[in-house]
Formats: sequence, structure tokens, C-alpha cells
Amino acid sequence: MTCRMVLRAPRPRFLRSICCFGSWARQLQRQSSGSVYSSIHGFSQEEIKEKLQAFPGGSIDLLKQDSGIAVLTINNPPRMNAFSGAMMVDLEEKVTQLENWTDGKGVIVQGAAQTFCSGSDLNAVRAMSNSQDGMKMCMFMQNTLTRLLRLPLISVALVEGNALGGGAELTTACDFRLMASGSVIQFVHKHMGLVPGWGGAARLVTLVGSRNALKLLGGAVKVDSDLGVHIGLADGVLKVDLDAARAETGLQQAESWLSQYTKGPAPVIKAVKKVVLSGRELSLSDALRTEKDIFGTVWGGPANLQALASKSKHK
Ligand SMILES: CCC(=O)SCCNC(=O)CCNC(=O)[C@H](O)C(C)(C)COP(=O)(O)OP(=O)(O)OC[C@H]1O[C@@H](n2cnc3c(N)ncnc32)[C@H](O)[C@@H]1OP(=O)(O)O
Repeated sequence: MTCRMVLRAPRPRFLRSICCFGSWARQLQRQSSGSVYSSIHGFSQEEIKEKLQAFPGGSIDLLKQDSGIAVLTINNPPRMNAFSGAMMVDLEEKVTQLENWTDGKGVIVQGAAQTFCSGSDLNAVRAMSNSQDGMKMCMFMQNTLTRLLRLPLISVALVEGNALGGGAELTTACDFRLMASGSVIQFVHKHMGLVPGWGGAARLVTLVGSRNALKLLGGAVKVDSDLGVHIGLADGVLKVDLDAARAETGLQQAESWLSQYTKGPAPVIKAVKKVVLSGRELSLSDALRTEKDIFGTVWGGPANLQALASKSKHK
């Protein structure tokens, strides 16, 4: 009886807003750090991890630097940095470490030995060609790459050499792509009788629009740095300096490019990424409420108070 009366009574305004807050905060939490698939989708992360570990080779190396910029290296040069099963598991673990990196501001994803990544290891693909395992691998990689894109860090894919198949999909799980001249991003899936399954098609549409995405996937087009910049897939082209003594490596160039956007304290840079992420992923109303909430984490914070005290001018 009491319960019914409570349910019928109009909720005070502040309670209504707390309830709304709860629902959109949960939505953001699900969308900003959570995975796409969980047990409610019949997905067991541990089960597929065990299967993937049966395909060894290569590694994913993470270097966290004092600058707040980490370098994540796809490392399997004998197979042009193709993803073995163990590397897929390794990537998920490194993404977890990045999610928990309090002082982090940015991350560069690169391939070892001057090439990016040739997709999934075809030996593992052949051995896992039953459709159930293929689906589970696809869900696992969608989860990991979605979490990579949703990191509270500004991310850049440094593309040297080839980014093929799943490697092309990986580039779209970063906020930005920088391409070396001579490098290629190619969604070769059609030639393999496939479509992207690691979330690459959905992200590609967001990046270049559905018409360009249809051309790139339907034609398995080789996207070089010029085309990449033209259609908005690439955000910059790395310089080639023929004077080897003066030349900066691709990684050095990517670090200095990224550092334009990561200057300042980590909580502020993380907040910048989070407001953009909510604008990208949530409905306008939810994004606005989330923005207010994130604003509240920096308003009156150390960086804000210091800027106010120094009466900074923005000339
Ligand atoms: C998610 C869906 C997917 O990702 S499906 C996979 C899509 N990727 C591919 O089909 C890439 C196939 N590979 C290629 O086109 C060429 O190997 C590329 C990357 C262009 C490099 O050519 P090239 O410079 O001539 O080197 P290569 O062919 O001799 O390769 C060197 C060794 O690397 C290997 N490799 C290459 N890619 C993979 C791969 N995805 N899986 C497993 N192994 C791969 C090659 O087999 C070759 O090995 P080996 O020296 O012959 O033992």
C-alpha cells in the first residue's frame, strides 16, 4: 500500500533529474568504456581468449612515456605484423592497461619494422574457419577495438607500409591517422570473400561517409596518403627528408604532431576526449548532460584555478 502511494506520488524535480542522470550516466559508461558484447549476448570473453591463445606468435608492446604519450606496437614482422590469436588477447590486455593509466594523454598505434599490420593471421583464420569461432573472434575484436576508440586518450594510428584487412580496421579505431608517403590502407576483405567484422565498416562510414565507404569496400581500393587526405581518412602525411642525418622517424613525427593536442594536465586532456566522445556517440540531449557532468570534473580543478590566478591572456 505504502509502496503504491509512493509510486503514484509525483517525484520531486531533483529526484527526476537524479533518475535521468542515472540513466544517461549508465548509457555513457556502457558506451564510453564498456564493451559491445557481454554474457547477455551469449558471449564469454574467457572462452574465446582460451581458443585464441592456441594461436601463438608475435606480441603487442606497450611503452608508457613520461610525456603522457604511449606507443602501442603491433609486433609480428615475419608475418607483416598479422594478428595471431595470442596478439588479439595481448591487445585486449594492453587496452585495459591504457584504460587505467591515470597520467596518460595520448597513444600512438604503430606496426613494427616500418609496416603497419596485414590483418588477421591467415593461418589462424584457416584453423578457425568454423562459423561459431569466427563470430566469437569478431565479437572479441569488436569489443577490444571499441574500447581502444573509447579510451580517454587521444589516439593516432601511424601508418607506414601496409594496413590491410583487419589492419585497415585497426586504423579506424584511432581518433586520427597519419600516413607515411608510400603507405597504403586497404580494406581487402572483398578479395577474401568477406566484409569487415572488427567494427571497421561502421567506423569507416562515420569517418568518410557512406558513399566513400561503399567505394573503398566495394572496390577494395588502395588508399594512398593523397587519397587518404582527400577523403578525410588520413589527417596528415609524414614528411620524407632525404637527408638521413636530419630525418625524423615516423614515430618522432607522429609524437610531435600528437603533442600539439596533448599539452596540459592529463585530467583536462582526458576531459577533452570525453566530451568529444559523448558528442560522437550519444544523442544530443544525453551528450549535453554528459558534457555538463565532465565540465564539473575540471571546473574549479587545479588547472582551472591556476589559469584564473595567472590572469592568462589568449593572444
Ligand atoms: C579481418 C580480416 C583479415 O584481416 S583477412 C587478412 C587480410 N590480409 C591479407 O590477406 C594479407 C595477405 N598478405 C599480403 O597481401 C602480402 O603478404 C603483403 C602484406 C602485401 C606483403 O607482401 P610482400 O611484401 O610481398 O611480403 P610476403 O607476401 O612475402 O609476406 C611476408 C611473409 O608474411 C606472411 N604474411 C603476410 N600477411 C600475412 C597474414 N595476414 N597472415 C599470415 N601471414 C602473412 C607471408 O605469408 C610471408 O610469409 P613467408 O615468408 O612466406 O613465410
